[in-house]
Amino acid sequence: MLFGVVRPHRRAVVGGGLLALVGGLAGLLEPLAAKAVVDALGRGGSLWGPIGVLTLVVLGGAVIATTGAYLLERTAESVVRAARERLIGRLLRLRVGEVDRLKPGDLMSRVTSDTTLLRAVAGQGLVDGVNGAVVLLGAIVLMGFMDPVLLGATVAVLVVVAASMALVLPRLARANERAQAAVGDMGSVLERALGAFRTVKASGAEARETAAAGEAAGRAWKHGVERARWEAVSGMSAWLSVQIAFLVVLGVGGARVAAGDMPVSSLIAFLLYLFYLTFPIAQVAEAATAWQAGLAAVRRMREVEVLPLESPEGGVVAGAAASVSLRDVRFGYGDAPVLRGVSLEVPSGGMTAFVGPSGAGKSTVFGLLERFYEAEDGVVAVDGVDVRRWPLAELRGAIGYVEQDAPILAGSLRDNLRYAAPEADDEEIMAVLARTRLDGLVEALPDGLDTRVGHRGTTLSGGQRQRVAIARALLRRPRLLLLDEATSQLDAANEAALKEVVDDLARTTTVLVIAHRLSTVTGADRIVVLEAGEVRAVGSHEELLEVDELYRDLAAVQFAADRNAGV
Ligand SMILES: Nc1ncnc2c1ncn2[C@@H]1O[C@H](COP(=O)(O)OP(=O)(O)OP(=O)(O)O)[C@@H](O)[C@H]1O
Repeated sequence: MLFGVVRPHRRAVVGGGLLALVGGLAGLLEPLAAKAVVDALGRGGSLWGPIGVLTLVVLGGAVIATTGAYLLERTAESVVRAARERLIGRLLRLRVGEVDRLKPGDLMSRVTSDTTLLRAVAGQGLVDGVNGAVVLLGAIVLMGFMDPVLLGATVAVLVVVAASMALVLPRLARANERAQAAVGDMGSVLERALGAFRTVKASGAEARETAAAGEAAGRAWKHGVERARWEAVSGMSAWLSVQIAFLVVLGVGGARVAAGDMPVSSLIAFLLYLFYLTFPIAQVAEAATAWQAGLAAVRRMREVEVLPLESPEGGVVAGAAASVSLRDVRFGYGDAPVLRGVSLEVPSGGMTAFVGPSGAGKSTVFGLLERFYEAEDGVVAVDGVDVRRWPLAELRGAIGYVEQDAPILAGSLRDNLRYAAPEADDEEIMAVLARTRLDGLVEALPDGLDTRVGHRGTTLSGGQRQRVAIARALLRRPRLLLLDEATSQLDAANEAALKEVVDDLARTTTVLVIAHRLSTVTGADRIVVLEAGEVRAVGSHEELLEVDELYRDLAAVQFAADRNAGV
């Protein structure tokens, strides 16, 4: 998995690694060049040559080593970027159902925080690990030539230490993974609290949310400390291994020298080699711990990468009003059924209203039409074609969808209106604004269409937000318009105006409206009464008043409420 992340950059890694190596070797030449300068001084000969060589070696070595280090760090950044881009590319293509399940704050931390751990894996970490391992092996081979018995003693010590490292490393990986998971939890808590900022304040929940985020930060700390502990153990065992090997070699070698089995010079050389091993062993141990962190990150990123994606095929195709049909559609978000065999025919054009008690499944029908979710059984068809057969982008391109919460994205009002139709010009925008009775608002705003609307549409009222959402959907020239509770937040005058707009639209487009306020849909071509995931009745307002008891009740409650409110 880890090498898969680095593989596309292997050339830069090898190139950077070689440069770093050459730079290091140049360091070995420096004493020789310095010696040449001193010799030349002693001989009284010309100094230009040796000083030139020394300068070349020092400067050349520095430049080469620096270039190598830069290349490696650059590669590490590229690895991080590639991982981020891959994750970002997937995030917005995830299915709605998957994102329902996951926590956005945690998903974000995987893109922003986990990916940074890859930096240590790629680039310098990788090269240090490989270089350290090569030097280690080379030194061991040379030591073998010098004295196989002492090498045996050394290797025995190293094997014990390697075994203890093998025990430590998985724990290190686990601590890393838990620390990262805690960072993800912290993101989730903060995302939740910032997403409902006013509710948090109105509920006096600042201290509780702060404590919850603090608790996650505490867990991140705890696992971070655990990681530090295992890192200390792994560093210490690397250091200890050399010390123990040193003592063992001194003991065994001393005895062999005393017995006359080996010359003292060999023992000294062997000990020097052993000393020389300290650095590569530390390098390998450090690289191994960095890889554990990288591995934890890759695992968490992988969890996102294996989630199923939507395919973005198709484009917006203009056309006439669409027809809709549902045949015995069954669906549930979890085990509990939400739609229990809904059948419905909506011809092209006209207005169809959905009414029924809260939780009856009205919004769910819209979710299936947009293919945010797929029916478990039965067929949802637009223009007579099963939505599963439609190229997804084409299907969604044909539909204008106004959500219940009508979200506004931070940016200018113009950007918000053009969100679903980026190519719309100001003339089209103004025409749609006039239809949704927003033209007066835009004129009153200091910067007109360029006015910035904040995060979640602050600076706009609830009713304005909803009309902006409707205008946004209309700019797309939908063949099928889905309005979810679109009129619930409008005042009486605006509601009447919007009713006109919707009636007007229904002449050229198929309009489906979910309405709690029956007054807005009494003129609908057909009203579908949904109850507990089933279609109870379909008909006009007058027909339903006569035949359907639930509808009669809904109407009675609604109109009584309106009378009391003086509407
Ligand atoms: N994303 C979701 N995940 C899980 N359950 C959901 C989800 N959305 C809705 N439900 C459940 O499905 C059922 C139907 O919800 P739906 O939103 O379709 O009802 P509705 O008729 O539109 O209600 P309302 O009029 O209150 O908006 C409810 O019981 C709800 O709890």
